[in-house]
Amino acid sequence: MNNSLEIQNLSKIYSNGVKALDQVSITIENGMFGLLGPNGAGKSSLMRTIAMLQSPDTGAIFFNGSEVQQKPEKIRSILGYLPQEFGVYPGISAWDLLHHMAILKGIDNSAERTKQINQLLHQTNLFQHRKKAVSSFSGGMRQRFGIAQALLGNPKLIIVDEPTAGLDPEERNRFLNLLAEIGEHVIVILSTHLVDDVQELCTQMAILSQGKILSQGNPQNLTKNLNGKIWAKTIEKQQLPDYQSKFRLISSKLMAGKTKIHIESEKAPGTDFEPVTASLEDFYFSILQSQITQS
Ligand SMILES: Nc1ncnc2c1ncn2[C@@H]1O[C@H](COP(=O)(O)OP(=O)(O)OP(=O)(O)O)[C@@H](O)[C@H]1O
Repeated sequence: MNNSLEIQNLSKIYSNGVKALDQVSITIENGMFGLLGPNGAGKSSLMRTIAMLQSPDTGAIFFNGSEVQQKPEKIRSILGYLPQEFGVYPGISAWDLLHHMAILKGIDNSAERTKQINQLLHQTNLFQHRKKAVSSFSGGMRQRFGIAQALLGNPKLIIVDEPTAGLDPEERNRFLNLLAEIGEHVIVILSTHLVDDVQELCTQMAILSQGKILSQGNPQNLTKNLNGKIWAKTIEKQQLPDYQSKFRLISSKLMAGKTKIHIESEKAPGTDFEPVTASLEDFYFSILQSQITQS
């Protein structure tokens, strides 16, 4: 079944005056959806609002046509959530903790509970560690455990908030492959500040910054808009301010002691620039740059 999550005009101002969400509207269907944005953009605020852990000041969320605010228990029954911070893991075994969480999720039938837990432990490659305390797990194992608990009860909507932070490359790959497998039949929203996470996995995405959606669509299509407009050059670090003031500089990276810059321009900015194929990272930085210029 195709599921749809419709987010309409969500806004949230915290009591300290921070505007974390500003008229956010997105429609999300089955598959992997990447919510990309810098630290403090409002990603966790949006994830927590969709998970019904906090309410927006204005706006509405619909899941398969029903407004979720009206029926919070309905969204909870179809939701799997992996928060950014899980807090302190208790010193009990992975199996026992999943068992406890399955009961909280309302999986009352004990045979069904055992079947699901065993299946999830296999799927997340944790079955051989099921008797170990979750508090003794490595970062990658914890995140996989986090996905196992989020998948209890076969959710149709899965939210994972910055799941790859702190994982080594191998663990990150394993974790992202697991998400991609799951994302085929349900909605998975992956919130991240890493462009690579979105580029590798997501069919749809949105860029959030300062509480606003700056752009949304298919990553490849969005990137195409910049084709023929990205120019690279290697410079000395001290030349950076000069290039910054003369051109629309969208990124700079230190490479083997030199600085590689990317400039956005309709035409070659000079003979010593080489044209490069636009990447999602170029698009992301270009969009963030436009927001800074406008504000
Ligand atoms: N409970 C709160 N009370 C006050 N301000 C908050 C609260 N939660 C978040 N904020 C502020 O709202 C803004 C958005 O925060 P949020 O955590 O949603 O962003 P984020 O994109 O998830 O960032 P990060 O990746 O750094 O967690 C930030 O300026 C943050 O300091």
